[in-house]
Amino acid sequence: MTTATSRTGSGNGTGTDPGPAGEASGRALAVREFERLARARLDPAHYDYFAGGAGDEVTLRANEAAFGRLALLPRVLRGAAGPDLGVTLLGRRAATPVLVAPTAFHRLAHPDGERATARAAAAAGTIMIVSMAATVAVEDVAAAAPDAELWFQLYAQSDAAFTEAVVRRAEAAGCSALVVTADSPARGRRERELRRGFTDLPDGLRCENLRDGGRVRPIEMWPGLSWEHLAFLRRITALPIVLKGVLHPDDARRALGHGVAALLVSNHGGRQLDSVPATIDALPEIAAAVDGAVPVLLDGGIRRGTDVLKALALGADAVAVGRPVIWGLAADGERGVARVLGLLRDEVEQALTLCGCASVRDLDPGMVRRTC
Ligand SMILES: Cc1cc2nc3c(=O)[nH]c(=O)nc-3n(C[C@H](O)[C@H](O)[C@H](O)COP(=O)(O)O)c2cc1C
Ligand SMILES: CC(C)CC(=O)C(=O)O
Repeated sequence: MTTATSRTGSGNGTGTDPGPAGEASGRALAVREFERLARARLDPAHYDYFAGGAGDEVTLRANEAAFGRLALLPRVLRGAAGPDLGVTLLGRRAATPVLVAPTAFHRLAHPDGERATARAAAAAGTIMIVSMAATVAVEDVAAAAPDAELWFQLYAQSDAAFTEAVVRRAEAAGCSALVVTADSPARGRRERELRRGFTDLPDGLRCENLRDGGRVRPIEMWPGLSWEHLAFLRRITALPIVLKGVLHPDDARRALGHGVAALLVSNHGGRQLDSVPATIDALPEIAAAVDGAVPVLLDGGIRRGTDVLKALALGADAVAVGRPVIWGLAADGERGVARVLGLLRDEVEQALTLCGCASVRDLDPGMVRRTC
């Protein structure tokens, strides 16, 4: 158990005085600046937990680098005024195509943790996918942000009764979809964590969704998870199921046969199997396999509005951001997350305008070129 404590407990609170960190985050002009602000405030072991990837971090780097190899080809003279950024996903409207990906342990980044993230997501009019490994219970996240549209991310556990109990909690808290993570039959080997000896949460922080009576269960990354368990989840809940962590087009096709409501193309931010492709490179084949049958989402490496446009043009219906939200949270709590989501929103709006698009639906694969 690591005894390192976060240095984020002071100076980046949620009061009215932004303080030095608040001022710096208010001045930040780009998502990547938030990573620098967050790094300066976080315990180094915690920064490395959030930032790191598996193995040589080839996939971690590839996620961002692959966007850099794609160019946008704008259209001109379309008279497209005031782009509409809204998207409809699983029957719900989101004001922007940028969702909050599920990430664990938000209270390591800021004392308000997932409560702050949910409030910022609600203010941005977007969907927050609450991690099963959240450090605030899903009921308390929902209570902190009654207007937030929440989806719940599930690591199905080998104990079916416990898995079902967690699903019931998510339903009762008002979550409107279940995001089942499929890329984690084991935990990726993350050498930054091993070097830092980061093996557990500091005293006082727990995975609150894993409470079971008087104890908190350890989270299980379960190699036994199979398509049959997806069928089990469909039997026990009416919530739409989003399958997260799909990279192979055959799996995408198979998921359609299992009644998934949406797919999330993800490599877990490069934290699971290293050397898998960048998600933006995997997207076109998956989009072709799905062929519009269900919405396709993507996460991994999105740092700019132009990255969002490239993903939407190549077949995603929406994207999600993981680390950018953590950096905003660590830098300045709810305000920092709001600023990160706001910057991305404004960048998407400007890029759509500059591409001659009246809405995200005007993007198509012909507007993206590979440059090398
Ligand atoms: C610190 C951290 C914790 C994460 N925790 C979870 C998790 O609990 N469940 C999950 O399905 N994915 C988790 N992920 C993966 C994210 O949902 C997402 O796939 C990834 O962060 C996207 O890449 P990005 O960080 O480049 O945006 C985590 C990622 C990070 C960086
Ligand atoms: C607690 C972990 C299992 C959360 C996770 O998915 C991650 O760190 O990538």
